[in-house]
Amino acid sequence: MKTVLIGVGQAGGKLTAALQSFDQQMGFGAVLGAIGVNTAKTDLQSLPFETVLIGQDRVNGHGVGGDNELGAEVMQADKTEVMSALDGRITAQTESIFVVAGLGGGSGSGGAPVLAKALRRVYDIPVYVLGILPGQDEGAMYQVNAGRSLKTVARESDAVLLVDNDAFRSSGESMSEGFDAINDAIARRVGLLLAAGEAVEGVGESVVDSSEVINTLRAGGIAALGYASAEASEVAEENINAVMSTTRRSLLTGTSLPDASDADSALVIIAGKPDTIPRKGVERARRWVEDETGSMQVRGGDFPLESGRIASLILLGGVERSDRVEAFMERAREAIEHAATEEREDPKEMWHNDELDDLL
Ligand SMILES: Nc1nc2c(ncn2[C@@H]2O[C@H](COP(=O)(O)OP(=O)(O)OP(=O)(O)O)[C@@H](O)[C@H]2O)c(=O)[nH]1
Repeated sequence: MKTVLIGVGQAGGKLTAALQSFDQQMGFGAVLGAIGVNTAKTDLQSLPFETVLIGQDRVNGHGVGGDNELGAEVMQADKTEVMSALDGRITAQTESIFVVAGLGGGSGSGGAPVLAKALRRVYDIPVYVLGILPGQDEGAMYQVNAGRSLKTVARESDAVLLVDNDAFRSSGESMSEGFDAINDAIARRVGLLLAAGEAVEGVGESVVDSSEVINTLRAGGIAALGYASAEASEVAEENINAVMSTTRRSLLTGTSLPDASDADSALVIIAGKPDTIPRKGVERARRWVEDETGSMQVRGGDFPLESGRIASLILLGGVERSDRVEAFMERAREAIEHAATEEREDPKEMWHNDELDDLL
């Protein structure tokens, strides 16, 4: 899926740089271009692409200090500059735009929903948000910011691909020590997803196409991405177990949003050397994902890749009913103070919850 990336805020910029670098290293060519946007001048200086400093009249290049309402306001005021920087980068080839942001801070959390809304008004291609949830031990402000931002980006974008910082954290490491490793892990997964529909070698009916990614995300709301890989044999028949076990790990322990296995739709992509991918294994894995997610809309396809390993990449659409998202929204509400005792019968109701204000 040929994509243009817009990193908003510090986390958004760094993750965008990691995504672009992975795509270049692998020679995929799925990332057509990238820009970085921030209210903090120093965070933009190290980024290897064009950047736009917003909110100079309000914060003078010093960041918004976690105030995501201010982040939303300055993006609203300066969005024309951001849209101008995109001019000429979004061409007839571009199939999607990803706004990349940490949802717990100020600039990315507030800016991403405003920018997604503006982009959707101008472009016909899908506008997705790659959003990062704060880890559990980050403070109340981060949880509240992320709760409000998530609720708003889910409405203002075509879908939110959600990543929980806790999902990729190594034990004994502080959140900030682990950021580079977390960004690399996310970049590998999202980079493979973007490249999957771009495969030109071995094109056949079993090869996954970008339109299947778009269709899996079509219902909107929240999406998650799972990944696992294993050594492969040169003989396809001997890889049936590898395909099944990587698929189980990908969904049960390898997702960007832990415990989000209840989904409305899914796409199971098996990556590896084309003649080592067992058809029987791929079909069995697809049916297993159908059972696990409870979804009748599970697509499947191959991603031909010169590698001695087999990988299973699973895109899940419509995971807002999952325990993980519900637990996060609960955490955000508790941080707002009085909603902890509330009993909800239908988890979908949280999207209509008035105690967690929309940002826009
Ligand atoms: N995965 C990942 N998360 C990050 C990174 N840097 C910060 N975060 C997370 O992102 C949130 C903070 O967002 P930032 O992007 O730092 O903040 P900002 O959008 O620049 O906003 P202000 O600093 O308030 O102007 C926190 O939840 C951090 O844990 C990073 O490089 N990678």
